[in-house]
Amino acid sequence: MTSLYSRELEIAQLAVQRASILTKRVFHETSKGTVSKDDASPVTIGDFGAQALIISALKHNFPHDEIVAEEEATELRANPPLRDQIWELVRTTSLDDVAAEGLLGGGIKDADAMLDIIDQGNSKGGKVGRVWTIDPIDGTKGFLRGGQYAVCLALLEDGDVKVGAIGCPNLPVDDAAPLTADIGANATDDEGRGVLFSAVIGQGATSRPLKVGALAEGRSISMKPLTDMSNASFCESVEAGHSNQSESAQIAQKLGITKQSVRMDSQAKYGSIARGAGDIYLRLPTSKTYQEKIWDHAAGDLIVREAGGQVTDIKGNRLNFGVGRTLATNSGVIAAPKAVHSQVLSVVQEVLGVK
Ligand SMILES: Nc1ncnc2c1ncn2[C@@H]1O[C@H](COP(=O)(O)O)[C@@H](OP(=O)(O)O)[C@H]1O
Ligand SMILES: [Mg+2]
Ligand SMILES: [Mg+2]
Ligand SMILES: [Mg+2]
Repeated sequence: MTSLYSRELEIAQLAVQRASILTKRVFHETSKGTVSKDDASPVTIGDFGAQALIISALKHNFPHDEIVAEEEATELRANPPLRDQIWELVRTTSLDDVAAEGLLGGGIKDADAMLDIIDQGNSKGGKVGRVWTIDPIDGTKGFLRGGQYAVCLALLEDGDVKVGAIGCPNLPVDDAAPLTADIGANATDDEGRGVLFSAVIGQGATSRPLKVGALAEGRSISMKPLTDMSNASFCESVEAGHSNQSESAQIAQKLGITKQSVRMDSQAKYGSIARGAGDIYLRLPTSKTYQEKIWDHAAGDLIVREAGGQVTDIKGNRLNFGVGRTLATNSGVIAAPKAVHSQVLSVVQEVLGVK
């Protein structure tokens, strides 16, 4: 008997694997083709190309599902050389396994079809029906720096995360490796790196080596039991503009955490605590107006919860993925093992003055 969401999980993981190949090619082979978005954040040809490949795989398998994806093609329609650079990558990226590639429906017809596919990620989201959410490259700034980044995909059903997959090409493949954002000085090959995290609601969380063909064997992961806060390690964004680092230092001190925070880009943070490499992930608002995006959290939220963690915002509320493209009703993120989450939450609220 096949388990619930088994097909969605398989397609999601293969789609993330294929998109990850494209991002690695961009990193190793080409100039990044970086452009600035309206909010001054960067986007590269890797983000656009990965989004095209993932949406194409989803539309082939689940043509009626809605898609909320981070990027859109407007800039590319006005910039044919940029479009062609992306098309060349998309056209020549496939899984190194005929059966797996076949499951994703193979390639895209032409450059114009690719632009239309990228724009199919424009759903408004919401709390009704099946909605996939895609972050083709999460941690674009980390990607550009040669640090951590992640290819993220999740399925929401009636606003609830049911399936999540996160590809982390630069994390150690070994689940027992120490928590670090470092990928090794002058690392030129991928040896020892690349992990694919996944989860299905009610079925636990898994990690497996990130491959370029068929899926590798997975192993079940869980958060580390944390009994003594002085041994805890916590992670946060590299970017001070994404999470308040001086408040997190105060919180850590009050909790009795003695280790320096590990600063890591992307949802690699969620994956890292889910496999017990780290313990706590804090994301503390830097502005009253910024709304977190659903694609930055959906897969990570499920993977951490299925690994035995609890994920809330700074008010203690579960992340609500059913209110549109953003987490409009939430503020910040606190992810921690269930047993200590309330302790962490109360210190966060004390330091931030949250009532
Ligand atoms: N002011 C802000 N506060 C919180 N998150 C922000 C932000 N500005 C941008 N981001 C989000 O932070 C994400 C990266 O998270 P992290 O800091 O954990 O690496 C970005 O994802 P992208 O890189 O996909 O654009 C972006 O969506
Ligand atoms: Mg972005
Ligand atoms: Mg992101
Ligand atoms: Mg992104």
